[in-house]
Amino acid sequence: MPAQNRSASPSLLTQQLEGVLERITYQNEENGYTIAKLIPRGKSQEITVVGTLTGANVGESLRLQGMWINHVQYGRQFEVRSFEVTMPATVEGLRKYLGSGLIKGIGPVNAGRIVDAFGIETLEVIESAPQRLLEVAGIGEKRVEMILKAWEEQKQIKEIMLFLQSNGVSTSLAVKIYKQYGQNAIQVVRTDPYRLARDIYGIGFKTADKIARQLGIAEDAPSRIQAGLLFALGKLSGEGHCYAERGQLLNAAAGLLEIEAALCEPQVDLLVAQGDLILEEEALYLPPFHYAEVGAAGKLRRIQTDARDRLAVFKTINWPLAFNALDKVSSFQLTEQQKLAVRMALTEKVSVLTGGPGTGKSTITFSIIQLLKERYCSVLLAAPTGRAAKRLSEATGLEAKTIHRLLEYSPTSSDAFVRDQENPLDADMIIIDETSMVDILLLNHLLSAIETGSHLVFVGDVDQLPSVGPGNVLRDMIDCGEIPVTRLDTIFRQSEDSYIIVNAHRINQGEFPQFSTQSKDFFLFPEEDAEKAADRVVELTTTRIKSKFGFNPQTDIQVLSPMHRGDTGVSELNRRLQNELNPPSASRTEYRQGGRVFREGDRVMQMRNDYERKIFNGDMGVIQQIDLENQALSLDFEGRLVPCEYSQLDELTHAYAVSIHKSQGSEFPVVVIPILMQHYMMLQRNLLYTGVTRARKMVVLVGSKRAIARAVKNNQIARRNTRLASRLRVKQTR
Ligand SMILES: Nc1ncnc2c1ncn2[C@@H]1O[C@H](COP(=O)(O)OP(=O)(O)OP(=O)(O)O)[C@@H](O)[C@H]1O
Repeated sequence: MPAQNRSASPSLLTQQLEGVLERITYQNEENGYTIAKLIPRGKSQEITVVGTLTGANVGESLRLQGMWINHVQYGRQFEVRSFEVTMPATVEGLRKYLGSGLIKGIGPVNAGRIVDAFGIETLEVIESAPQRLLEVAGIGEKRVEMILKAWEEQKQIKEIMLFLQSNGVSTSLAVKIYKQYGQNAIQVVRTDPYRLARDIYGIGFKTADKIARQLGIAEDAPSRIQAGLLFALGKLSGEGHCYAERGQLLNAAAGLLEIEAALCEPQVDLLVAQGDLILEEEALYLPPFHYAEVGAAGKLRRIQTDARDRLAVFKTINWPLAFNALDKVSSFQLTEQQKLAVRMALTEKVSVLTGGPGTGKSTITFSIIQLLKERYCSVLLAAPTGRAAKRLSEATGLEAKTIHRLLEYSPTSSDAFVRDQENPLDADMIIIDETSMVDILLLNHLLSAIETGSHLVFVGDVDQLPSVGPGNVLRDMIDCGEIPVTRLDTIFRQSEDSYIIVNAHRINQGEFPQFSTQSKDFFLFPEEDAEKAADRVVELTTTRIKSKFGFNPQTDIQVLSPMHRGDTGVSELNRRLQNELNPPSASRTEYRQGGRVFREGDRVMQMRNDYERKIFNGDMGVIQQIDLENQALSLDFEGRLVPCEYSQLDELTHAYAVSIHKSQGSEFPVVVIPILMQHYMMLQRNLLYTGVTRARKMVVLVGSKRAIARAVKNNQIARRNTRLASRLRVKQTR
């Protein structure tokens, strides 16, 4: 509830109120703003309390400082200024407290039994004589162990919350802080609060900075400025840059720190002297990206120039004969351009194959593999994502892995990538698909594991959005002019009544897509107004496409939005689509965290790579089960069940609608895309192109022709700071 909605007539005196927290009606995860019900001591009627109540749990006794106000709509309520927690002091309070799901292993039933057995002494028993819990029916050794562990954790987390109170650290972030640093958490935060922003997903610089300031770190303290500079550069890397120009970084850091850029200048030099930043001709790099860029360029050149060639046999073969043999087993002949691409891959140590949908990339890959097989040469196939690897495998009939799996990535071992220069991949050729999604770090790891005699083929569509991570690897390899490239431009997959591929190519060439009444797979629903467009997207997705074409809204139709905010943004559409497609139901357990409700049956997407659970940024799944007692969810990722704790929920988002950026590398039978002038900043050709090419069977655009025209015309691809291309041009790489 936004503060401005409250019309208060505060009494001038701060008052004190004590009572038991009955229920949390709403809690904003980010700032802790809470609306809750409390029973004041000695009373039996609930009252409403509002304000920051981070860390307070249902059943606890609270001592609140604040004032009574009269809300125009909700009436009399107590507005909290500050609060203290005391442990529950009544049997009823204890029952609520323990039964609220606070302690893993104790649900409402067990809570009732425990409190029945020990009454007001309950917490004392858990704390000092936990073995007595065995006296309670239904509680065995295992559960006692679990309860004790959770109790201990809970105490630690509470301490962290108290320490960080009023810094906007929510319970789930406190849990993360505890998980990251264990018992030393408070010590770590006190020594270097900025570590929080570096180490913990979900804590940004602003939060860490607020904590630091409260701990007494001055506005112009070198440690603060240095942290700000490193964070600002990290943020630029998050936008795809490998480095920042000095001025660009100074401005970004000064904005973040709200100080003069001149104050940051000396700290840049210090960071360079300390080795925390690398300066190269006015470009400032975070060391891993510099290392990766220099490393990748050097390795690519070495592979190209090394005299060893595991496929030397192809230097002398009779190509017309080889292609004739290929034609015999195929229903069509390769074009001259396609033949050249096949030859290039087999005779050049490193080559690139790029083209839009249906131009023959898979066909060429398949032909290359055929020729390799005939000569008993070995080949390995990989792609950056699981989905892309699966598609590559289907297209070629051979096993294809994710690049991480190919390199035997294991996050727990000291060498994260088992495959490297000491232990390279043993193959005559390595083919990488969907290269546009490979970032500079992954490219460098991959190249480390390539023997100089092997051939490397990078396949992809350079007009797709570039990788999420830093770099513009495929474009740089093409632009440098040093690596042989085939650009496929003839479309083959084009049936009479299919407009998807034709229109994808039109968009890519800057032409307005065709909307024909003949079309059965490419539609526009004109709508200028955002609210109406949102209504239309919801209607199409939940009922209309199903009733007209039989596609299943739960599994076949994906809404892709250019934006996160607004009526047609990802967040709002997710909320509405969840309500329609998976509404509240007694048979489906749900769990509310902050403003979001996770419900069994929900479609979700993982937002960051988790190598332990083997789920990756962009992977989609379904919430199979929510276990309130054990505070865990079970997620179904394409048939594989993956556990998810409450504290990991901030890595998960609903996926009824996802951003076009996040949809990279995935395909869906039907995509529905809102596209409006409100999305002005995002109206870029490669964004629309990427969205449209995600569809296998149908594209439905909802929006204005003007917005489509603007996207199609806008080919100003946001520039990324990378030097891979220029390094590849220099014979002796730095
Ligand atoms: N020279 C050709 N003559 C006739 N048909 C062809 C030729 N080359 C490819 N095709 C056909 O065109 C279709 C598209 O080719 P392919 O799947 O290889 O393209 P692609 O670039 O991999 O597409 P996408 O990226 O969308 O998967 C296939 O059905 C293929 O059999």
